[in-house]
Amino acid sequence: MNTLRYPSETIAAIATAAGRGGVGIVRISGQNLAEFARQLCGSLPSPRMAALTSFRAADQSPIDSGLILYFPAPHSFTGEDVIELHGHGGPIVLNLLLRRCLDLGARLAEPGEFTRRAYLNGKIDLTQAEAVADLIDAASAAAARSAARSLQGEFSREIDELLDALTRLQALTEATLDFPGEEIDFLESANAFGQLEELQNHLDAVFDRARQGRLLQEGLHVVIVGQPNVGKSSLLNCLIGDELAIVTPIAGTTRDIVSGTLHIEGIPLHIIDTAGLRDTDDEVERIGIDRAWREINRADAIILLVDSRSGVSESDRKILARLPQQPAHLIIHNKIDLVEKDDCRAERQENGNSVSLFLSAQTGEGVELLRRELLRIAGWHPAENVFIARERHLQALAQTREHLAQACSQLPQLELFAEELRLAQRALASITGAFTTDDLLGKIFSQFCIGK
Ligand SMILES: Nc1nc2c(c(=O)[nH]1)N(C=O)[C@@H](CNc1ccc(C(=O)N[C@@H](CCC(=O)O)C(=O)O)cc1)CN2
Ligand SMILES: Nc1nc2c(ncn2[C@@H]2O[C@H](COP(=O)(O)OP(=O)(O)OP(=O)(O)O)[C@@H](O)[C@H]2O)c(=O)[nH]1
Ligand SMILES: [Mg+2]
Repeated sequence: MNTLRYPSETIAAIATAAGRGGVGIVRISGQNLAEFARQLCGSLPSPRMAALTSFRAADQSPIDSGLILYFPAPHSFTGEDVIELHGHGGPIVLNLLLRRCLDLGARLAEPGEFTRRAYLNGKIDLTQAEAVADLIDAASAAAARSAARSLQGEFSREIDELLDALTRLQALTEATLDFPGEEIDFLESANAFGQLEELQNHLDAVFDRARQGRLLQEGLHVVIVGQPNVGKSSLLNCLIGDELAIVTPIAGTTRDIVSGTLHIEGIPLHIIDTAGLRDTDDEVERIGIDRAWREINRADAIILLVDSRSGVSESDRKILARLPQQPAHLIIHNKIDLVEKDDCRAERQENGNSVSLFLSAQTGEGVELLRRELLRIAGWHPAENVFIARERHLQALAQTREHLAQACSQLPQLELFAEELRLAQRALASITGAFTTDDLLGKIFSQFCIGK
Protein backbone atom coordinates (compact mmCIF):
# COMPACT_ATOMS: atom_id res chain seq x y z
CA MET A 1 0.00 0.00 0.00
CA ASN A 2 0.97 3.63 -0.44
CA THR A 3 3.41 2.88 -3.21
CA LEU A 4 3.15 4.35 -6.66
CA ARG A 5 1.19 1.82 -8.68
CA TYR A 6 2.26 2.16 -12.27
CA PRO A 7 1.09 1.49 -14.85
CA SER A 8 -2.49 2.49 -14.13
CA GLU A 9 -5.26 3.08 -16.61
CA THR A 10 -5.88 6.64 -17.65
CA ILE A 11 -9.14 7.92 -16.23
CA ALA A 12 -11.20 11.00 -17.08
CA ALA A 13 -14.25 12.72 -15.65
CA ILE A 14 -15.98 16.05 -15.43
CA ALA A 15 -14.72 17.44 -12.12
CA THR A 16 -17.17 20.30 -11.78
CA ALA A 17 -20.81 20.05 -10.72
CA ALA A 18 -23.49 19.00 -13.20
CA GLY A 19 -25.37 21.84 -14.87
CA ARG A 20 -24.41 25.20 -16.26
CA GLY A 21 -21.61 27.30 -14.79
CA GLY A 22 -19.08 29.91 -15.81
CA VAL A 23 -16.26 27.42 -16.14
CA GLY A 24 -16.18 23.62 -16.18
CA ILE A 25 -13.26 21.23 -15.73
CA VAL A 26 -12.49 17.85 -17.27
CA ARG A 27 -9.73 16.07 -15.38
CA ILE A 28 -7.53 13.27 -16.73
CA SER A 29 -5.12 11.19 -14.65
CA GLY A 30 -2.84 8.36 -15.70
CA GLN A 31 -0.32 7.84 -18.44
CA ASN A 32 0.35 8.80 -21.98
CA LEU A 33 -0.96 12.29 -21.38
CA ALA A 34 1.42 13.96 -23.85
CA GLU A 35 -0.39 12.11 -26.61
CA PHE A 36 -3.77 13.20 -25.23
CA ALA A 37 -2.60 16.82 -25.23
CA ARG A 38 -1.14 16.53 -28.72
CA GLN A 39 -4.42 15.25 -30.13
CA LEU A 40 -6.59 17.64 -28.12
CA CYS A 41 -4.74 20.90 -28.63
CA GLY A 42 -1.35 20.36 -30.26
CA SER A 43 1.03 19.93 -27.30
CA LEU A 44 1.51 19.73 -23.56
CA PRO A 45 1.94 23.11 -21.86
CA SER A 46 4.79 23.76 -19.39
CA PRO A 47 4.21 22.02 -16.07
CA ARG A 48 1.76 23.83 -13.79
CA MET A 49 1.38 26.81 -16.15
CA ALA A 50 -2.09 27.59 -17.45
CA ALA A 51 -2.10 27.89 -21.24
CA LEU A 52 -4.93 29.23 -23.39
CA THR A 53 -5.66 26.84 -26.21
CA SER A 54 -8.29 25.44 -28.52
CA PHE A 55 -9.67 21.97 -27.77
CA ARG A 56 -10.33 20.12 -31.02
CA ALA A 57 -12.45 17.19 -32.12
CA ALA A 58 -11.00 14.29 -34.16
CA ASP A 59 -11.80 16.15 -37.39
CA GLN A 60 -9.99 19.24 -35.98
CA SER A 61 -13.25 21.20 -35.60
CA PRO A 62 -13.19 23.30 -32.40
CA ILE A 63 -15.01 21.98 -29.32
CA ASP A 64 -14.16 24.88 -27.04
CA SER A 65 -11.42 27.34 -26.32
CA GLY A 66 -10.07 27.04 -22.80
CA LEU A 67 -7.15 26.61 -20.46
CA ILE A 68 -5.04 23.49 -20.20
CA LEU A 69 -3.00 22.62 -17.11
CA TYR A 70 -0.42 19.86 -16.81
CA PHE A 71 0.75 18.46 -13.46
CA PRO A 72 3.56 15.95 -14.03
CA ALA A 73 3.78 13.01 -11.59
CA PRO A 74 4.34 12.83 -8.73
CA HIS A 75 3.48 16.48 -8.08
CA SER A 76 -0.24 16.30 -8.72
CA PHE A 77 -3.43 15.64 -6.79
CA THR A 78 -3.38 11.91 -7.64
CA GLY A 79 0.40 11.54 -7.70
CA GLU A 80 0.11 10.51 -11.36
CA ASP A 81 0.39 12.70 -14.44
CA VAL A 82 -2.71 14.90 -14.50
CA ILE A 83 -4.16 17.17 -17.16
CA GLU A 84 -7.00 19.57 -16.54
CA LEU A 85 -9.08 21.03 -19.34
CA HIS A 86 -10.82 24.20 -18.18
CA GLY A 87 -13.60 24.85 -20.64
CA HIS A 88 -16.82 26.80 -20.60
CA GLY A 89 -19.24 25.40 -18.07
CA GLY A 90 -22.06 24.03 -20.22
CA PRO A 91 -23.12 20.40 -19.88
CA ILE A 92 -23.06 19.72 -23.64
CA VAL A 93 -19.62 21.20 -24.27
CA LEU A 94 -18.13 19.47 -21.21
CA ASN A 95 -19.59 16.16 -22.34
CA LEU A 96 -18.09 16.68 -25.79
CA LEU A 97 -14.70 17.27 -24.16
CA LEU A 98 -15.08 14.21 -21.96
CA ARG A 99 -16.20 12.06 -24.93
CA ARG A 100 -13.14 13.17 -26.83
CA CYS A 101 -10.90 12.04 -23.94
CA LEU A 102 -12.67 8.67 -23.83
CA ASP A 103 -12.23 8.31 -27.60
CA LEU A 104 -8.52 8.98 -27.10
CA GLY A 105 -8.35 5.99 -24.76
CA ALA A 106 -9.24 7.20 -21.30
CA ARG A 107 -11.78 5.32 -19.23
CA LEU A 108 -14.57 7.09 -17.32
CA ALA A 109 -13.44 7.44 -13.68
CA GLU A 110 -15.44 5.71 -10.98
CA PRO A 111 -16.80 7.81 -8.13
CA GLY A 112 -13.91 8.78 -5.86
CA GLU A 113 -11.29 7.23 -8.12
CA PHE A 114 -9.05 10.32 -8.33
CA THR A 115 -9.00 10.56 -4.53
CA ARG A 116 -8.53 6.80 -4.24
CA ARG A 117 -5.42 7.09 -6.41
CA ALA A 118 -4.20 10.01 -4.30
CA TYR A 119 -4.54 7.69 -1.28
CA LEU A 120 -2.92 4.68 -2.96
CA ASN A 121 -0.03 6.85 -4.12
CA GLY A 122 0.54 8.13 -0.59
CA LYS A 123 -0.45 11.75 -1.32
CA ILE A 124 -3.04 11.67 1.44
CA ASP A 125 -4.03 9.16 4.10
CA LEU A 126 -7.46 7.68 4.63
CA THR A 127 -8.76 10.32 7.07
CA GLN A 128 -7.73 13.01 4.61
CA ALA A 129 -9.46 11.20 1.75
CA GLU A 130 -12.60 10.98 3.85
CA ALA A 131 -12.23 14.65 4.71
CA VAL A 132 -12.28 15.50 0.98
CA ALA A 133 -15.73 13.91 0.71
CA ASP A 134 -16.87 15.46 3.98
CA LEU A 135 -15.73 18.90 2.88
CA ILE A 136 -17.76 18.60 -0.31
CA ASP A 137 -20.77 17.28 1.62
CA ALA A 138 -20.46 19.74 4.53
CA ALA A 139 -23.88 21.17 5.32
CA SER A 140 -22.66 24.04 7.50
CA ALA A 141 -19.70 26.38 7.74
CA ALA A 142 -18.68 24.73 11.01
CA ALA A 143 -18.66 21.29 9.36
CA ALA A 144 -16.66 22.66 6.43
CA ARG A 145 -14.10 24.24 8.76
CA SER A 146 -13.56 21.00 10.62
CA ALA A 147 -13.33 18.97 7.39
CA ALA A 148 -10.69 21.41 6.15
CA ARG A 149 -8.81 20.85 9.41
CA SER A 150 -8.86 17.06 8.84
CA LEU A 151 -7.90 17.52 5.19
CA GLN A 152 -4.82 19.44 6.26
CA GLY A 153 -3.84 16.45 8.34
CA GLU A 154 -4.69 17.59 11.87
CA PHE A 155 -6.65 14.45 12.71
CA SER A 156 -3.99 12.24 11.10
CA ARG A 157 -1.25 13.98 13.09
CA GLU A 158 -3.04 13.26 16.36
CA ILE A 159 -3.44 9.61 15.36
CA ASP A 160 0.23 9.42 14.36
CA GLU A 161 1.29 10.91 17.70
CA LEU A 162 -0.81 8.34 19.53
CA LEU A 163 0.71 5.60 17.37
CA ASP A 164 4.22 6.85 18.17
CA ALA A 165 3.54 6.77 21.90
CA LEU A 166 2.02 3.31 21.58
CA THR A 167 5.01 2.06 19.60
CA ARG A 168 7.40 3.39 22.26
CA LEU A 169 5.46 1.52 24.90
CA GLN A 170 5.50 -1.63 22.78
CA ALA A 171 9.24 -1.37 22.28
CA LEU A 172 9.69 -1.04 26.01
CA THR A 173 7.51 -4.06 26.64
CA GLU A 174 9.35 -6.19 24.11
CA ALA A 175 12.67 -5.18 25.63
CA THR A 176 11.37 -6.09 29.06
CA LEU A 177 10.31 -9.51 27.83
CA ASP A 178 13.99 -10.17 27.27
CA PHE A 179 14.69 -9.85 31.01
CA PRO A 180 12.51 -12.50 32.63
CA GLY A 181 12.04 -12.13 36.32
CA GLU A 182 12.65 -8.41 36.48
CA GLU A 183 9.69 -7.24 34.44
CA ILE A 184 7.98 -5.09 36.97
CA ASP A 185 11.13 -3.31 38.11
CA PHE A 186 12.08 -2.63 34.55
CA LEU A 187 8.68 -1.27 33.59
CA GLU A 188 8.55 0.82 36.74
CA SER A 189 11.94 2.36 36.20
CA ALA A 190 10.92 3.31 32.65
CA ASN A 191 7.63 4.71 33.97
CA ALA A 192 5.63 2.45 31.63
CA PHE A 193 2.53 2.96 33.72
CA GLY A 194 2.86 6.71 33.50
CA GLN A 195 3.30 6.43 29.74
CA LEU A 196 0.22 4.26 29.43
CA GLU A 197 -1.83 6.67 31.49
CA GLU A 198 -0.67 9.60 29.40
CA LEU A 199 -1.56 7.69 26.26
CA GLN A 200 -5.03 7.00 27.60
CA ASN A 201 -5.57 10.65 28.46
CA HIS A 202 -4.45 11.77 25.03
CA LEU A 203 -6.72 9.16 23.44
CA ASP A 204 -9.68 10.44 25.46
CA ALA A 205 -9.03 13.99 24.27
CA VAL A 206 -8.81 12.86 20.63
CA PHE A 207 -11.98 10.80 21.07
CA ASP A 208 -13.83 13.84 22.36
CA ARG A 209 -12.73 16.01 19.43
CA ALA A 210 -13.62 13.25 16.98
CA ARG A 211 -17.03 12.80 18.60
CA GLN A 212 -17.75 16.49 18.10
CA GLY A 213 -16.65 16.13 14.49
CA ARG A 214 -18.92 13.18 13.87
CA LEU A 215 -21.79 15.20 15.31
CA LEU A 216 -21.04 18.07 12.93
CA GLN A 217 -20.99 15.73 9.98
CA GLU A 218 -23.68 13.22 10.77
CA GLY A 219 -25.87 15.12 13.22
CA LEU A 220 -28.41 13.75 15.63
CA HIS A 221 -31.54 11.74 14.79
CA VAL A 222 -34.38 12.85 17.02
CA VAL A 223 -37.68 11.01 16.80
CA ILE A 224 -40.93 12.55 18.10
CA VAL A 225 -43.42 10.02 19.41
CA GLY A 226 -46.63 10.14 21.41
CA GLN A 227 -50.33 9.54 21.30
CA PRO A 228 -52.37 10.84 18.38
CA ASN A 229 -53.17 14.55 18.38
CA VAL A 230 -50.67 15.66 21.03
CA GLY A 231 -49.01 17.94 18.46
CA LYS A 232 -46.05 15.91 17.10
CA SER A 233 -46.42 17.23 13.56
CA SER A 234 -46.93 20.75 14.89
CA LEU A 235 -43.66 20.45 16.83
CA LEU A 236 -41.79 19.21 13.75
CA ASN A 237 -43.14 22.15 11.73
CA CYS A 238 -42.29 24.58 14.49
CA LEU A 239 -38.70 23.32 14.83
CA ILE A 240 -38.09 23.30 11.09
CA GLY A 241 -39.89 26.58 10.50
CA ASP A 242 -41.97 25.21 7.64
CA GLU A 243 -45.29 23.44 7.09
CA LEU A 244 -43.66 20.07 6.36
CA ALA A 245 -46.24 17.78 7.96
CA ILE A 246 -50.02 17.95 7.77
CA VAL A 247 -51.58 19.18 11.01
CA THR A 248 -55.29 18.68 11.77
CA PRO A 249 -57.41 18.23 14.90
CA ILE A 250 -58.18 14.71 13.67
CA ALA A 251 -56.41 11.99 15.66
CA GLY A 252 -54.42 9.72 13.35
CA THR A 253 -53.48 12.39 10.78
CA THR A 254 -49.86 11.34 10.31
CA ARG A 255 -49.29 7.87 8.95
CA ASP A 256 -45.95 7.90 7.18
CA ILE A 257 -42.65 9.14 8.57
CA VAL A 258 -42.09 12.85 7.92
CA SER A 259 -38.67 14.32 8.58
CA GLY A 260 -36.74 17.53 8.22
CA THR A 261 -33.33 18.86 9.21
CA LEU A 262 -32.49 22.01 11.09
CA HIS A 263 -29.03 23.26 12.01
CA ILE A 264 -28.18 24.54 15.46
CA GLU A 265 -24.65 25.90 15.80
CA GLY A 266 -23.84 23.97 12.65
CA ILE A 267 -25.09 20.63 14.03
CA PRO A 268 -27.66 18.97 11.75
CA LEU A 269 -30.63 17.83 13.82
CA HIS A 270 -32.75 15.38 11.84
CA ILE A 271 -36.24 15.60 13.33
CA ILE A 272 -38.53 12.68 12.60
CA ASP A 273 -42.30 12.93 13.03
CA THR A 274 -44.21 9.68 13.38
CA ALA A 275 -47.76 8.30 13.45
CA GLY A 276 -49.48 8.65 16.83
CA LEU A 277 -49.05 5.45 18.84
CA ARG A 278 -52.37 3.73 19.65
CA ASP A 279 -54.20 0.46 19.06
CA THR A 280 -55.93 0.64 15.73
CA ASP A 281 -57.81 -1.52 13.23
CA ASP A 282 -56.83 0.77 10.39
CA GLU A 283 -54.32 -1.10 8.19
CA VAL A 284 -52.53 2.01 6.93
CA GLU A 285 -52.22 3.53 10.37
CA ARG A 286 -50.91 0.24 11.76
CA ILE A 287 -48.11 0.19 9.18
CA GLY A 288 -47.34 3.79 10.11
CA ILE A 289 -47.07 2.80 13.77
CA ASP A 290 -44.68 -0.05 12.88
CA ARG A 291 -42.54 2.47 11.05
CA ALA A 292 -42.59 4.73 14.09
CA TRP A 293 -41.14 1.93 16.23
CA ARG A 294 -38.46 1.30 13.67
CA GLU A 295 -37.39 4.94 13.89
CA ILE A 296 -37.50 4.83 17.68
CA ASN A 297 -35.08 1.95 17.70
CA ARG A 298 -32.45 3.77 15.68
CA ALA A 299 -32.80 7.27 17.08
CA ASP A 300 -30.09 9.16 18.99
CA ALA A 301 -32.74 10.89 21.11
CA ILE A 302 -36.43 10.31 21.71
CA ILE A 303 -39.01 13.00 22.39
CA LEU A 304 -42.16 11.69 24.03
CA LEU A 305 -44.75 14.38 23.46
CA VAL A 306 -47.68 14.62 25.87
CA ASP A 307 -50.59 17.03 26.25
CA SER A 308 -49.98 19.32 29.23
CA ARG A 309 -53.68 19.30 30.02
CA SER A 310 -53.47 15.63 30.97
CA GLY A 311 -49.77 15.38 31.82
CA VAL A 312 -48.16 11.95 31.54
CA SER A 313 -51.26 9.75 31.32
CA GLU A 314 -51.69 6.02 31.68
CA SER A 315 -51.36 5.57 27.88
CA ASP A 316 -48.18 7.68 27.89
CA ARG A 317 -46.75 5.49 30.63
CA LYS A 318 -47.41 2.44 28.48
CA ILE A 319 -45.46 4.04 25.63
CA LEU A 320 -42.67 5.03 28.02
CA ALA A 321 -42.42 1.48 29.29
CA ARG A 322 -41.90 0.23 25.74
CA LEU A 323 -39.21 2.80 24.83
CA PRO A 324 -35.63 1.52 24.83
CA GLN A 325 -33.59 2.58 27.90
CA GLN A 326 -31.02 4.22 25.65
CA PRO A 327 -30.88 6.81 24.14
CA ALA A 328 -31.96 9.73 26.31
CA HIS A 329 -35.66 10.56 26.56
CA LEU A 330 -37.20 13.97 26.61
CA ILE A 331 -40.72 14.23 27.93
CA ILE A 332 -42.23 17.33 26.38
CA HIS A 333 -45.48 18.74 27.67
CA ASN A 334 -47.05 20.49 24.69
CA LYS A 335 -49.93 22.98 24.41
CA ILE A 336 -48.99 24.97 27.53
CA ASP A 337 -50.95 27.85 25.94
CA LEU A 338 -54.10 25.88 26.87
CA VAL A 339 -53.38 25.60 30.60
CA GLU A 340 -53.46 28.18 33.37
CA LYS A 341 -50.13 29.92 33.77
CA ASP A 342 -49.28 28.55 37.22
CA ASP A 343 -51.05 25.29 36.72
CA CYS A 344 -48.49 23.01 35.09
CA ARG A 345 -46.14 25.39 33.38
CA ALA A 346 -43.17 24.07 35.31
CA GLU A 347 -39.50 24.49 34.74
CA ARG A 348 -37.18 21.92 33.22
CA GLN A 349 -37.17 18.76 35.36
CA GLU A 350 -34.56 16.05 35.32
CA ASN A 351 -35.26 12.50 36.36
CA GLY A 352 -32.64 9.83 35.73
CA ASN A 353 -32.42 9.26 31.99
CA SER A 354 -35.27 11.62 31.16
CA VAL A 355 -35.79 15.37 31.14
CA SER A 356 -39.17 17.12 31.11
CA LEU A 357 -39.79 20.39 29.34
CA PHE A 358 -42.92 22.49 28.78
CA LEU A 359 -43.75 24.32 25.57
CA SER A 360 -46.30 25.26 22.96
CA ALA A 361 -45.71 24.16 19.39
CA GLN A 362 -48.44 26.63 18.42
CA THR A 363 -47.10 29.83 20.00
CA GLY A 364 -43.44 28.76 20.05
CA GLU A 365 -43.09 29.44 23.77
CA GLY A 366 -40.42 27.19 25.29
CA VAL A 367 -39.18 25.85 21.95
CA GLU A 368 -35.82 27.59 22.30
CA LEU A 369 -35.27 25.63 25.54
CA LEU A 370 -35.92 22.43 23.60
CA ARG A 371 -33.30 23.39 21.01
CA ARG A 372 -30.74 23.97 23.77
CA GLU A 373 -31.71 20.67 25.37
CA LEU A 374 -31.18 18.79 22.10
CA LEU A 375 -27.68 20.24 21.83
CA ARG A 376 -27.02 19.20 25.41
CA ILE A 377 -28.19 15.64 24.69
CA ALA A 378 -25.98 15.56 21.63
CA GLY A 379 -23.06 16.30 23.94
CA TRP A 380 -22.09 19.34 21.89
CA HIS A 381 -19.75 21.85 23.42
CA PRO A 382 -18.66 24.61 21.08
CA ALA A 383 -14.98 24.18 20.36
CA GLU A 384 -12.68 25.68 17.79
CA ASN A 385 -10.45 22.67 17.24
CA VAL A 386 -12.96 20.09 16.05
CA PHE A 387 -11.91 17.84 13.21
CA ILE A 388 -14.36 15.98 11.07
CA ALA A 389 -14.77 12.33 11.92
CA ARG A 390 -17.00 9.44 11.14
CA GLU A 391 -18.59 6.61 13.03
CA ARG A 392 -15.80 4.36 11.68
CA HIS A 393 -13.16 6.51 13.40
CA LEU A 394 -15.03 6.60 16.68
CA GLN A 395 -15.39 2.84 16.68
CA ALA A 396 -11.68 2.40 16.06
CA LEU A 397 -10.82 4.88 18.84
CA ALA A 398 -13.22 3.10 21.19
CA GLN A 399 -11.61 -0.24 20.35
CA THR A 400 -8.18 1.21 21.01
CA ARG A 401 -9.37 2.49 24.37
CA GLU A 402 -10.82 -0.92 25.18
CA HIS A 403 -7.55 -2.71 24.38
CA LEU A 404 -5.52 -0.24 26.45
CA ALA A 405 -7.84 -0.84 29.39
CA GLN A 406 -7.47 -4.58 28.85
CA ALA A 407 -3.70 -4.15 28.71
CA CYS A 408 -3.75 -2.50 32.14
CA SER A 409 -5.77 -5.31 33.61
CA GLN A 410 -3.40 -7.94 32.20
CA LEU A 411 -0.42 -6.72 34.18
CA PRO A 412 1.85 -8.22 35.39
CA GLN A 413 1.40 -10.85 32.65
CA LEU A 414 3.64 -9.18 30.14
CA GLU A 415 2.84 -11.37 27.12
CA LEU A 416 -0.85 -10.61 27.44
CA PHE A 417 -0.07 -6.96 28.05
CA ALA A 418 1.99 -6.89 24.84
CA GLU A 419 -0.76 -8.61 22.90
CA GLU A 420 -3.34 -6.01 23.96
CA LEU A 421 -0.94 -3.25 22.92
CA ARG A 422 -0.64 -4.87 19.49
CA LEU A 423 -4.43 -5.01 19.15
CA ALA A 424 -4.68 -1.38 20.24
CA GLN A 425 -2.12 -0.42 17.62
CA ARG A 426 -4.01 -2.28 14.92
CA ALA A 427 -7.28 -0.54 15.75
CA LEU A 428 -5.63 2.86 15.85
CA ALA A 429 -3.73 2.37 12.59
CA SER A 430 -6.92 1.43 10.73
CA ILE A 431 -8.04 5.05 11.07
CA THR A 432 -5.38 6.52 8.82
CA GLY A 433 -5.18 3.47 6.58
CA ALA A 434 -2.68 0.82 7.56
CA PHE A 435 -4.51 -2.50 8.04
CA THR A 436 -7.51 -1.65 5.88
CA THR A 437 -9.31 -4.10 3.66
CA ASP A 438 -10.25 -3.52 0.05
CA ASP A 439 -13.87 -3.77 1.18
CA LEU A 440 -13.46 -0.77 3.43
CA LEU A 441 -11.68 1.21 0.72
CA GLY A 442 -14.44 0.33 -1.74
CA LYS A 443 -17.05 1.48 0.73
CA ILE A 444 -15.32 4.76 1.48
CA PHE A 445 -14.56 5.79 -2.09
CA SER A 446 -17.83 4.67 -3.66
CA GLN A 447 -19.61 7.33 -1.60
CA PHE A 448 -17.78 10.10 -3.46
CA CYS A 449 -19.25 11.98 -6.38
CA ILE A 450 -17.92 11.28 -9.86
CA GLY A 451 -14.90 13.37 -10.83
CA LYS A 452 -13.51 13.50 -7.28
N1 LIG B 1 -8.21 23.06 -10.69
C1 LIG B 1 -8.25 22.36 -9.58
N2 LIG B 1 -8.63 22.93 -8.44
C2 LIG B 1 -8.66 22.21 -7.30
C3 LIG B 1 -8.29 20.86 -7.28
C4 LIG B 1 -7.88 20.27 -8.52
O1 LIG B 1 -7.56 19.07 -8.59
N3 LIG B 1 -7.86 21.06 -9.62
N4 LIG B 1 -8.33 20.16 -6.08
C5 LIG B 1 -8.54 18.79 -6.01
O2 LIG B 1 -8.92 18.24 -5.00
C6 LIG B 1 -8.33 20.89 -4.82
C7 LIG B 1 -6.93 21.30 -4.50
N5 LIG B 1 -6.14 20.17 -4.16
C8 LIG B 1 -4.94 19.86 -4.75
C9 LIG B 1 -4.07 19.08 -4.03
C10 LIG B 1 -2.80 18.82 -4.53
C11 LIG B 1 -2.45 19.31 -5.77
C12 LIG B 1 -1.05 19.12 -6.28
O3 LIG B 1 -0.75 19.44 -7.41
N6 LIG B 1 -0.14 18.64 -5.42
C13 LIG B 1 1.24 18.45 -5.74
C14 LIG B 1 2.00 19.77 -5.70
C15 LIG B 1 1.99 20.44 -4.39
C16 LIG B 1 2.60 21.85 -4.40
O4 LIG B 1 2.68 22.48 -5.43
O5 LIG B 1 2.94 22.28 -3.29
C17 LIG B 1 1.85 17.46 -4.77
O6 LIG B 1 1.20 17.17 -3.76
O7 LIG B 1 2.92 16.98 -5.03
C18 LIG B 1 -3.35 20.05 -6.52
C19 LIG B 1 -4.61 20.32 -6.01
C20 LIG B 1 -9.26 22.04 -4.95
N7 LIG B 1 -9.04 22.81 -6.14
N1 LIG C 1 -53.44 25.23 21.37
C1 LIG C 1 -52.52 24.42 20.86
N2 LIG C 1 -52.85 23.55 19.90
C2 LIG C 1 -51.89 22.75 19.39
C3 LIG C 1 -50.55 22.83 19.83
N3 LIG C 1 -49.83 21.92 19.15
C4 LIG C 1 -50.69 21.30 18.30
N4 LIG C 1 -51.93 21.80 18.46
C5 LIG C 1 -53.14 21.38 17.75
O1 LIG C 1 -53.38 20.02 18.06
C6 LIG C 1 -53.95 19.35 16.93
C7 LIG C 1 -53.14 18.14 16.57
O2 LIG C 1 -51.86 18.56 16.13
P1 LIG C 1 -50.91 17.63 15.26
O3 LIG C 1 -49.62 18.34 15.18
O4 LIG C 1 -51.58 17.23 14.00
O5 LIG C 1 -50.80 16.38 16.23
P2 LIG C 1 -50.09 15.00 15.98
O6 LIG C 1 -49.53 14.56 17.29
O7 LIG C 1 -49.14 15.09 14.86
O8 LIG C 1 -51.30 14.06 15.62
P3 LIG C 1 -51.31 12.68 14.78
O9 LIG C 1 -50.54 12.88 13.53
O10 LIG C 1 -52.72 12.45 14.53
O11 LIG C 1 -50.70 11.65 15.66
C8 LIG C 1 -54.00 20.39 15.80
O12 LIG C 1 -55.28 20.94 15.78
C9 LIG C 1 -52.99 21.42 16.26
O13 LIG C 1 -53.28 22.72 15.76
C10 LIG C 1 -50.24 23.77 20.86
O14 LIG C 1 -49.09 23.91 21.32
N5 LIG C 1 -51.25 24.55 21.32
MG1 LIG D 1 -49.06 14.17 13.06
